[in-house]
Amino acid sequence: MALNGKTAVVTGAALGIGRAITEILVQNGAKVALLDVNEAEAKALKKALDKQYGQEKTIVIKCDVESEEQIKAALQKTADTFGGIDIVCNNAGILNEGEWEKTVSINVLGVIKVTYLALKHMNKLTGGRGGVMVNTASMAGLGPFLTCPVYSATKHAVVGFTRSMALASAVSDYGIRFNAVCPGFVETDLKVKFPFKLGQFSHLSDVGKEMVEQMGTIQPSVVAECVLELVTDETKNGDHLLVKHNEKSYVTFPEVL
Ligand SMILES: NC(=O)C1=CN([C@@H]2O[C@H](COP(=O)(O)OP(=O)(O)OC[C@H]3O[C@@H](n4cnc5c(N)ncnc54)[C@H](O)[C@@H]3O)[C@@H](O)[C@H]2O)C=CC1
Ligand SMILES: CCCCCC(=O)/C=C/C=C\C/C=C\C/C=C\CCCC(=O)O
Repeated sequence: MALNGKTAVVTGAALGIGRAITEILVQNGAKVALLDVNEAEAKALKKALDKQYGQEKTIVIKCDVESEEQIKAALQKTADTFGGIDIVCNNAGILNEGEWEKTVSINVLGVIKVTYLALKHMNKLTGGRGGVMVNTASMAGLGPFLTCPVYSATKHAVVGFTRSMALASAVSDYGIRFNAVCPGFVETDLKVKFPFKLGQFSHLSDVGKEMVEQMGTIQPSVVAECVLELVTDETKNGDHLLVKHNEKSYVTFPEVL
């Protein structure tokens, strides 16, 4: 799938992994709607991209993925501005074991809300052009992350949702592929704030630090390259790309169903 002439929506686009995803999509020719609660940082990113690629390549839309109303309006504005939606990157996410209900709300309900509302624009059966959605899960969605049980549960949910949507879409002929990226520790604000977001598990903070020392870290741009692969490779549907320090591999799941 070539990105020239395609339109993408990236949630949590202002910082970290979302910022890198936005940059790589624009570099490769897509027009991108930057959705984020942090409008100031999103605007700063747009300004930088405007200089290199021109103002018409991006729009910033303040959008909280907890709000169906805001998501609906953001997707409509994207479609009206760019003439449709081809790519959705469900990337917005938090790690906060103290505010674990909010973590579930953003990481799970946010992904589901954006997906279902974007389907209405993209589904070939309802007049859309088809396309691809790539969700930012985590290595913590493939196995336990003892310092953050709720965060890990939300990422397992994203993996299960992505795999199931991929099958539902293929069987229903929606013309939309669903994939996920599962990174280890990435150098972003989320990682920096980690020791202060552990709630009742703050006594395990050093375990997280030791894991980082053993496993190493990943730059956001490396994760973005993996997202680009999942967007452009049309053979990928229901696929999960595990990204480790200096290594990436597609996940093989046990055949239970
Ligand atoms: N940093 C890491 O080590 C890893 C992060 N991830 C996942 O990657 C995704 C991005 O995380 P990072 O870039 O590390 O975090 P970050 O904290 O650097 O950036 C997150 C972005 O999402 C935005 N955001 C937060 N809540 C939002 C909401 N309700 N609606 C819209 N935007 C919202 C923030 O304003 C920010 O721009 C998350 O889903 C995270 O779980 C996955 C694996 C590893
Ligand atoms: C094996 C599970 C990988 C999970 C990756 C993920 O989704 C989120 C990771 C979040 C935080 C990173 C964990 C520990 C960080 C440890 C120390 C941070 C010190 C602050 C700093 O300077 O970076």
